[in-house]
Amino acid sequence: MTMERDDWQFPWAKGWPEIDRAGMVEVDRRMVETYGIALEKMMENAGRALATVAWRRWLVGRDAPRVTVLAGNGGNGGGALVAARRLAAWGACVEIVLARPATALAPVPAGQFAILKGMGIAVVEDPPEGAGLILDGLIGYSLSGAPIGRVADLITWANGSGTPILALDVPSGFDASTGRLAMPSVSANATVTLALPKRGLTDPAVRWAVGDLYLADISVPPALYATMACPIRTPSFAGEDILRIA
Ligand SMILES: NC(=O)C1=CN([C@@H]2O[C@H](COP(=O)(O)OP(=O)(O)OC[C@H]3O[C@@H](n4cnc5c(N)ncnc54)[C@H](O)[C@@H]3O)[C@@H](O)[C@H]2O)[C@H](O)CC1
Ligand SMILES: [K+]
Repeated sequence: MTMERDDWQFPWAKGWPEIDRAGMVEVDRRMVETYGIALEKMMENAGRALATVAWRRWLVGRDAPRVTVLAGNGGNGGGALVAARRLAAWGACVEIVLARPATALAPVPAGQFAILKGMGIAVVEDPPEGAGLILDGLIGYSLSGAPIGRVADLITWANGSGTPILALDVPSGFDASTGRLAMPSVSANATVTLALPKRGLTDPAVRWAVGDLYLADISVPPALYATMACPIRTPSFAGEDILRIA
């Protein structure tokens, strides 16, 4: 039986604009090309924020809590692998389940995975029963069509596990361009979205799948948003790394 803490003290944040997949791809590209903020840096911030919410809401005060980390082969999986590293260092017993063979990991997530292997963190083929929390890092804003294959199987397994699920960026199966949920989609207890809420995430109609929504700062310069193809004006994180926004 999972006891859940929900004593998040950060202020309710209002007025954050939404961003769709194309906008976020532009942000990612310009972070690297214009500002030299490498993907590894963004991913580290993303994974640390995910681990922080996981720890503060579900794991704090427990002795060696078990966490299952579902990781896809892209950037979303990479962020979840960073969170796995942080949680393991904080005392969690972490088990990684990859959606595809390790050889299919994109280069930066592959680097994260290599670090975990070096730390001796368990990688299992079948998702284990009895964890206290599941991290959903299967698919982020690059969903293409309804989830299929092992990704779909892992989503279905997680939803039926009875274990709380914390999603990274979007619940896997949520389309960040249309704001719609595919079949199957992760039904999360909470989601940590990055930089700006992806389009549709704050819609009350998808709240049952998104859960409580947190926004994590990955240090996007305001000038980047202001000079995008469709400029965005953003309020400030004002000293907080993570805000609860819905
Ligand atoms: N600035 C940021 O917001 C940052 C975001 N990060 C994270 O990266 C993801 C986006 O990463 P990307 O590599 O583009 O792809 P995904 O991880 O979303 O998905 C990759 C993977 O998913 C598989 N896939 C897609 N559709 C399906 C499907 N229908 N069925 C099965 N499998 C599917 C496919 O194999 C793709 O290759 C973003 O959301 C953030 O979480 C960065 O970490 C930091 C900067
Ligand atoms: K996800």
